[in-house]
Amino acid sequence: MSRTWRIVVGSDGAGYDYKEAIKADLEKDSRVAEVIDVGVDAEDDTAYPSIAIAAAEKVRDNEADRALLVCGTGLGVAIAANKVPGVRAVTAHDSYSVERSVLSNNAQVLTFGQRVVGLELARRLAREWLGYEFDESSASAKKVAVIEGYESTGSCD
Ligand SMILES: O=C(CO)[C@H](O)COP(=O)(O)O
Repeated sequence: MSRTWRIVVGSDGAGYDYKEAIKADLEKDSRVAEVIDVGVDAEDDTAYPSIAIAAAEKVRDNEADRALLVCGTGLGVAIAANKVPGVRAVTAHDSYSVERSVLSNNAQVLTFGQRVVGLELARRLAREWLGYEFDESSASAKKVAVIEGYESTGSCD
């Protein structure tokens, strides 16, 4: 059996509808062991940085394997999530980038822009995303290690 994922989902108000739709898909997917929703709720106007950082902290703390975040563009939630040490977040609205975000970059966080990408494409991309797993023995691992090294030492050497 392929591995299963614990996934945290989150959005601001501008990404709420997609977050709810993708959350429902994830909850039905046999590759998903757990879905943790960090908000927002329907009437909640919490801004995107707080939600994205709360989600990324769950990845950092190993309470979740991955996060899927949605805002208007996908950009703000990615920027905010990337501020949490150890977290690599990308905005990707095409199939190839979603694949490479995992296989090249070992990104744990995928973000979508509800105002940018169609819902059915976003749902398809989320399904595809679950099928990828980073290979620690791949050539890409050394490159990701440079990022991690810079984060911990402040140097690329
Ligand atoms: O897309 C967003 C941030 O990247 C967010 O949903 C809207 O932010 P705003 O343009 O600052 O309202």
